[in-house]
Amino acid sequence: MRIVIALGGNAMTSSDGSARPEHQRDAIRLAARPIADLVAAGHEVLLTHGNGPQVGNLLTKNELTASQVPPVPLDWCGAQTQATIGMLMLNALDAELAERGVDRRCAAVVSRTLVDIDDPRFAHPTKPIGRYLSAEDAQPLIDSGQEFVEVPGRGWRRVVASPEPLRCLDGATAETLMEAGYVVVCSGGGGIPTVQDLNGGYRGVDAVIDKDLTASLIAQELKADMLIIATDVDAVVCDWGTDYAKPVGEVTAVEMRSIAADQDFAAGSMGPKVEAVTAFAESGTGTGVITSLARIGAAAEGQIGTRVVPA
Ligand SMILES: Nc1ncnc2c1ncn2[C@@H]1O[C@H](COP(=O)(O)OP(=O)(O)O)[C@@H](O)[C@H]1O
Ligand SMILES: NC(=O)OP(=O)(O)O
Repeated sequence: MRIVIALGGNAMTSSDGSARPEHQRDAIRLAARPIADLVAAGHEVLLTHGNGPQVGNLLTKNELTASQVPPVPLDWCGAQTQATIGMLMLNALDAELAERGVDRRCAAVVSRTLVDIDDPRFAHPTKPIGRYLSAEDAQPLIDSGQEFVEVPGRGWRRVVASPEPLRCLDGATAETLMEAGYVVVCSGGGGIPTVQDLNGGYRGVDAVIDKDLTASLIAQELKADMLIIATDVDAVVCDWGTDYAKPVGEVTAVEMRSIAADQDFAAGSMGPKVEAVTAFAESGTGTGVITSLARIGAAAEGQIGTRVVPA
């Protein structure tokens, strides 16, 4: 099978979101294990990943050092996270594949995602990035003009614009590498947000794209058999956090739309994941799955997770 796997921040950093290098290295090494198992089982795998904690940290570092080093824009920060996380993933995947005696090369593609400069989402920041702050620590930053949201139970987080991903500009490169036998890391952090100018050229813009939505797009573009969104829960849960909580198993895309209309899944966390797998199933190429990282092997075999199948 051709499988696109999106790794969430929960699979790549510590739970406090601080994104210390040693935590990222350890978490990515753990994440590489079930992925290497899928590759060893003969599946064609394209991996993508989030970058919220990392891109937020880079942006803050830029701002703190602006008087000494010229700050770089947010799209540059996004590109930097693709390189750093891509490097960690290549090291981790190479090691896990070697342990299994699998002779496959891995490659990470610096990848851009086309967005529309007139997308209204530029005017209404929704994408949480960086560390969780206390209300006290967030207030001076809010006073200085930054936008924050409160994430219930975890604290305050900066939000930036998050336009809709329209096309993976480097998807063809990723596909060529996959067809040549590579395990490919692509469209990290949702891809570097890029617009097309009137003269036909491309340029990056200040935003962070939701990686689950881009994962759905690339899975559709590559006609994947399966899109797996790997996070830290085994399934989507209806009536989350209540006495009536109930996991969603296998449903059609039509059924998932109806459940989502009823449940109002959280923006910035479960909402985009549900949208991503449903849109993928609606495209008719394969099944969209949401499950925990540890369960992706069972998910690929159709045994577990929230599975959204074409109607
Ligand atoms: N209805 C729901 N079902 C399951 N998990 C939910 C639901 N609503 C919110 N969540 C939360 O969403 C989290 C996963 O989203 P998020 O933290 O954004 O993932 P990631 O960083 O792995 O991409 C889970 O840890 C869970 O706490
Ligand atoms: N870009 C993005 O969606 O990152 P996270 O998954 O880390 O929020």
